[in-house]
Order: sequence, then C-alpha cells, then structure tokens
Amino acid sequence: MSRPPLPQHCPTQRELDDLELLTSGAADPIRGFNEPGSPLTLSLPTELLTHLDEGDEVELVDPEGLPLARVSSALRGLAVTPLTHAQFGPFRRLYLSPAAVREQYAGRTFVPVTDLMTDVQVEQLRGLGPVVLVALVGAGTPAISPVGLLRATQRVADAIGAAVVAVPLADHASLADPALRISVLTSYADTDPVVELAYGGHLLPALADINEAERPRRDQQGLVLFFTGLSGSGKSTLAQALMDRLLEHGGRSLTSLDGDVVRRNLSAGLTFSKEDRETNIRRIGWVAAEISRHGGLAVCSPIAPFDDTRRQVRAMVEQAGGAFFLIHVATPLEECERRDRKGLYAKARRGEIPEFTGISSPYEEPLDADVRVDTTGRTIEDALGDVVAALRDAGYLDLTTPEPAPATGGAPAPSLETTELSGRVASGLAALPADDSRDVPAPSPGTRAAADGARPLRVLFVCTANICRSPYMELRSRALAGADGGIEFASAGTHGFDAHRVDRTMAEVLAERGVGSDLLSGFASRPLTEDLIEAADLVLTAEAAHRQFVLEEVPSAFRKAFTLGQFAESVERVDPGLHGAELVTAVGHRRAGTAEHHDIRDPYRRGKAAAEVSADQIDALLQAVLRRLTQPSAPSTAQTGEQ
Ligand SMILES: Nc1ncnc2c1ncn2[C@@H]1O[C@H](COP(=O)(O)OS(=O)(=O)O)[C@@H](OP(=O)(O)O)[C@H]1O
Ligand SMILES: Nc1ncnc2c1ncn2[C@@H]1O[C@H](COP(=O)(O)OP(=O)(O)O)[C@@H](O)[C@H]1O
Repeated sequence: MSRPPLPQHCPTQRELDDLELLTSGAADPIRGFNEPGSPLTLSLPTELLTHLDEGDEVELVDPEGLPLARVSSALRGLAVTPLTHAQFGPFRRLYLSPAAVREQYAGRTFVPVTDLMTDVQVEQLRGLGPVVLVALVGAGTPAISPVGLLRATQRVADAIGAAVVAVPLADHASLADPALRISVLTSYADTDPVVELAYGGHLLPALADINEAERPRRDQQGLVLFFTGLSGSGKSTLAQALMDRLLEHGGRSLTSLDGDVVRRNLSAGLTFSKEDRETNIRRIGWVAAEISRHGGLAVCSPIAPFDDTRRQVRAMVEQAGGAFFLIHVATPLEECERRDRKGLYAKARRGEIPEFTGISSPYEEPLDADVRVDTTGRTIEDALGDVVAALRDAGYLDLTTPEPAPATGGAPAPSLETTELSGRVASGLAALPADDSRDVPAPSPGTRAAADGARPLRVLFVCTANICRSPYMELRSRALAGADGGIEFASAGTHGFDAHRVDRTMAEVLAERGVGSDLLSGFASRPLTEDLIEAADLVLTAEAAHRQFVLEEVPSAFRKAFTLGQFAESVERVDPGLHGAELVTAVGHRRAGTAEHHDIRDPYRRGKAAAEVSADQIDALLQAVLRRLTQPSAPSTAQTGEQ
C-alpha cells in the first residue's frame, strides 16, 4: 500500500542556510531547528504544524522543488533528516562540510570574510602562512551579495595561494548570533587558529569592478516605478506620459506592465477575488524584479489594492538588487466615479460587477508611497510634474533636463568613469595598492587624527534641503553632546538651499527642546559638496536615498556614511568598549543593512505634529548614537539628554 506523499514546504533563504549548517554538521552540537536558545529556527504554516503534531514528517524543498530534508517533532525542537544536498548554484563546490575541510586543510589558519578586502587585509593575510578564507555567505551576513563575495574572495585567494570555503552562516538578528558564529568557525577550524581581519585600508583596486557591480550608482540601478490607485484614478495615463518622457530622454531599457495589458496576457483567466488579485500583483512583481535585476526600468500600473502584496513586491525587487518607487495616484473615489471612463462604476453600483475596487472590494491606501498624486482638477502634465520631481529628488532619474544631468548637480548622470576604472582595475592584484584607489574608511589627510583623539570627530548630517531634518540633527546633537563631547557637528543638504534658516516649525520644536536662540539664529543651510563629505569622519543621513547620494558623490565614503537609523542599529553590533573614530571604523565593517524603517520621513510642511514625530524619532536615535560616539570621559548624553 503506497503512503500519501509528505506535505512539502519551501523555507525562506535564511532557513535554507540554517538547514545547510544543520545537515553539514557546522552547527554542532545544534542538530535540529527550534532548539531552546538556538537562533536556528524554522517557521511552518499552521496546517503543516498540525500535521507534525500527529507525528508525521514534513518535507523541506528548495525553490525548484528539490527535496532537501525531512523534519519531524522531537523533544528539543524539530529533528532534521537530510535527503539531498543542493548540487547547483554558483561556487557550489566551495560549500564544504567541516569534516571535508578538516580532511583537506588541517593545519592552516582560518580567516572569516564578509566584505570586499582591503590592501591592509591582504598584507595581513600574506603574513599568516597557509590560510583558509571562510566566506560567510548566509542571508544577511555579507556586506555584498554572496556570489559577489565569493568571486572577490576567490580572486584574492588565487593571488596569495589561499583556499576558500563558503559557509552559509546567516544573520538572525539574535543575541545568540555571536556565539553561533564562534561555534561554526570552531567546527571548521577545530584546534587551528581563527584570525579576524584587521580594520581599515584601501579597497583593492583589483576588486573595484566587483565593488561597482555590487553597489551600482542610483542612476544605473534597476528601477521599478509602481503606480497604484483606484480604477480611473489616472495610473495608465500618468504611466504612459512618464514612459513617453523616458523614451524621449533615452538611455534606459524600458518595459511597461500596465494593469489591463497584464490581465490580457500574463494573468489571463484570473478573477478579481482577493486571492487572484494577489496572484496577479505577485506575478507583476516577479517580472518587474527580474527586469530590475538586469538594470532595466519597469513601469507597472495595476490597482494593487492590498498593502501586504505591494510590500511583497517591494521586497522582491529589493532582493533582486533593484529600487522600488511607489507612486500613489490618490484621486478620490468620487472623482474616479465621475470620470467613469469605461462605465464600470455605473455597472458596479448596479451590482453587475461583483468585488469592484472602491465599491464592493477594499482599496488599502499606501503609507509607504514615495509620492502621492491627486489628479483631480489638474492637467496630466501638471500631475506628472509631481512624479518627475519626486524621482529627481530621490536621485533616480532626472527627466527635468533634456539631457542627463551633469554628475555634480542634482541627480548624477552616467559618466565615462566606470569604463575607465574597470580598464584600470583589470590589471590584477600585482598592481596594488594604487595610491589613487578607492579608499575604504576614507583616511583623507586630517581624518586620521580623529583616531588618536588629537582633534574632534567630525560628524556631518545630511537630508534634502538642509532646513528641517539635518539642522534638527545638528543643533540637537550639539545641545545633547555638549561643547566638550569631543565631536564637531555640521549639516548639509543633497539639494541644499543656500543660506536659509531652519524651517519655522522645526525651529519651534528645537526651541521647545532646549536648543537656544543663539544656535538657531546662527544656522545657515548649504548644499552638500564633495569636500564636506571628504572632511567628515562620519556622515549620517536622514534617509537611505541621501546615503546613496553621498556615495554617488564620493564612492569611497561607503564605510563612513550611514543612515542615522542604520548607524544606531549598527553600534549595537560592535564591541561596547569602542568609541569615537574607532567605533566608526568598526561599524564600517559590521554595519546593518539600510532598511525602510530606518528612514526619517520628511516632515516639511506637514505641520507641527509631523515635525514632532520626526523629532522624537531623531532624538531616540541620537541618544543611542551619541552615547557611544562620545569618549567615556565626556559628559554622558543619556544624562544631559533630557533637559
Ligand atoms: N471587479 C473589478 N475591480 C476592479 N477593476 C476591475 C474589476 N473588474 C474589471 N476591472 C478592470 O480591471 C482593471 C484592474 O485590473 P488590475 O489588474 O489592475 O487589478 S488588481 O491590481 O489585480 O486589483 C481595471 O482597470 P483600470 O481602470 O485601468 O484600473 C478595470 O478596468
Ligand atoms: N491630471 C490627470 N492625470 C491623469 N488622468 C487624468 C487627469 N485628468 C483627467 N484624467 C483622465 O482620467 C482618466 C484616467 O484613466 P486611466 O489613466 O485609465 O486610469 P487608471 O489606469 O487608473 O484606471 C483618463 O480618462 C484621463 O484622461
């Protein structure tokens, strides 16, 4: 009698990485998922959990459906029975078990690697004798993509005669992660030494091409422009007008994924039930993400009424390395119904179309839109102007000029620099270190002094216009850290006004929070320049878009530029004994990724309440950051903070 097939489940990438640690023996003594205190966890849909309760097994499969393991309930969590090892994937041959590594490489020194290496680090490696570079490629751990890290690490290994092993140690954002890291490295090294890479140095010129491919400039990154809104709100009209502008402008490969067109092709046969709409949007998202993976530009214009599905699309695109830009065409229902271009609203009102968005099916307004446009009473050109301006301000595309903008103003333009640079770096490791190489912790003359405390640490805050968020950060930090905190604070704007005062509402909030009128009246806004970035030891931005702008201006600033939220989260990851410049360097090498929740939204012209929300968010982050940045002898910000 044949048994019914086991229920299958495809885990997330993080869970698949954990599974590999469990089945290769790298996580020993942890053997299963969900053991008490272990960060190696697996979450299963409720219906499968019931199945496990009944003593049966669940089969874990990879995204292609290959069965990898079975899990069953056990005393300490979920027991894992391995079935097959993943056989394909780039650099698969480097994914070795601790047993295989012991057999091949016993007696060597083991060095974990999570980022592109610097000249200083390669020199260090040369002094270590026979080395195994352990590339930690699990979800969320490497600073670049796993493949990019392995390609770069292999290149260094070939040049210095080292071996490379790929270990899928993921980041679980858990307090148990550091212990797991040590335990996994020990599984591989056994009694051989494990040596951590030194901080600092210049990025190897031989890796500059990988650096550029992994961290593309914003105007070269794949981009998904996603219009959402009610039927008749103007999505297709605006999307079409925008595409015309893009085509006239040239320079990008463009794909349209219009709601109606998709429904006739990719999604033919789907209904307007919640489930089918979600399938429709996920399909659009999947195609758009693939387009963005290859650097293309996709313009999508479905209704996409559900917040959760839109967020899934954003995640898919970002995972593919693209940027996602959400345009909420917020024309109210009354106006859409008044237009009723296709006569659908009338039919829906008569009950002839079931589940019609806005009438008998919900539309969830996005809270994460990058721009919101109500087309009521406006011309198409005028409404499109809002979208074009938002795209320019975010640094993605400048369609306001007939030709791509010059590299120094507004949004950066494609330049010849990339080609020249890859030509130069093709020369291999023999050429390093070139003194014009892209430096890593940006030790321009004068910034190094900060490390020995000879001069104050220079912190530069950045937002868009330098009249609202960044002045708040600068002036509030000055008040919080005090004059003898050993830090100099400044600010500037990616599109900074020249010599404007602090926005009136924000100035009011600052005054209420104890920032004196002398500080307020002495403030003058200014645009961000390369010199300002170079002179800073630490650049903290309000949003990820500002950080990207900074990196486009000065790519070598990538280890000293963070969003404020990202930096606040990252300081928790490094040795609590580090302060000042040392802390900045350490964070540069162990930074958290930028995440949407890190962004401080622009409260400009949104009223006092919005300014206060941003101010509260900034205050909380500044407390966390200044406490760590100031030298221990300096006055504690935590105490001076609440005046
Ligand atoms: N029940 C119901 N609800 C909403 N819309 C309906 C419905 N039935 C048909 N139509 C027509 O289909 C278009 C919306 O399709 P989408 O694929 O964009 O919708 S969704 O994103 O899957 O919700 C939409 O086109 P647009 O007007 O371009 O938005 C309508 O013309
Ligand atoms: N400022 C505006 N922007 C976009 N569409 C507008 C505007 N003013 C009027 N309209 C009209 O509204 C209708 C919008 O339809 P459409 O673009 O197909 O919407 P959707 O794709 O959201 O269903 C069109 O007939 C368009 O001419």
